[in-house]
Amino acid sequence: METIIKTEDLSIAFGGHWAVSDVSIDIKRNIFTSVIGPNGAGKTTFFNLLSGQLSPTKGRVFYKGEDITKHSVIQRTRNGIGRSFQITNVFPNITVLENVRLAIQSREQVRFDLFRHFKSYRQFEEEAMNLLETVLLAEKAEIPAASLSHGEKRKLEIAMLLALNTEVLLLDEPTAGMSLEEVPAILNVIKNIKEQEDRTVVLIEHKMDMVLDLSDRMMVLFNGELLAEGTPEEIMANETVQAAYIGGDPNDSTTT
Ligand SMILES: Nc1ncnc2c1ncn2[C@@H]1O[C@H](COP(=O)(O)OP(=O)(O)OP(=O)(O)O)[C@@H](O)[C@H]1O
Repeated sequence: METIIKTEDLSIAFGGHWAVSDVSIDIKRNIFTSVIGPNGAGKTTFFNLLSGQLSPTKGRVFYKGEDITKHSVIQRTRNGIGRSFQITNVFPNITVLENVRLAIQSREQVRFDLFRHFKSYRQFEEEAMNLLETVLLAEKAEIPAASLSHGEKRKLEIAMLLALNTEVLLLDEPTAGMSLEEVPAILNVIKNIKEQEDRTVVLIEHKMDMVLDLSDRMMVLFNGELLAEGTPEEIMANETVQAAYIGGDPNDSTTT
């Protein structure tokens, strides 16, 4: 199995506190990998190091064998690593469709000019509409993004991330802040993405039932360190993980 992202002793300290500490991991191509761990374990910081939002204090990040530790966010996105954030990040005053079209244009690096690029404009709109269908948001295409519910904004954000056409998708808690009724739709969207060829999804998620349903591999962070890595069965059976992380009420699938 081909490694798509590799980290070597990846570490970052904030004022003497190691938020991510010596994490060495191989993330395999087309293998759905989840990152779990309690609040403050370093999951989002780990994503920030993969996507280039943060530079490590020490250690390295490789993408398809190339050392990308010093690459910017933009370089990494162009090369194939896209990410979503825990906080929704859409343009509120334009329509849902326009949000996705802008993401497509940013991929294509087109400065939009209605007359010169009319053909591209139509193609982008069509592609944007298809993406909205993928995330089950097509019927909201013409309304301003500000009018969407929180769950719908997260779906829009996934469509915008898909529009970037990156091979790797880092999804940071796509269900954060959602009502229970909104979760199954997002789960279906993520399942659809998982089925697509040449898409490697890495997911941060607290909802254990969702993680177990989706994941081929799981990595557990605890106090910034990689506590365990393996299949969901291996992780659930791992006593160190149970002691450090799962603990609590075993019937509570949302335990963090
Ligand atoms: N920019 C920063 N400056 C200082 N400390 C930070 C910064 N970013 C993160 N931290 C600290 O690093 C640790 C890891 O935070 P991080 O957000 O990565 O955890 P997490 O596992 O994603 O948590 P959650 O599940 O709550 O989102 C925390 O102690 C946090 O306070």
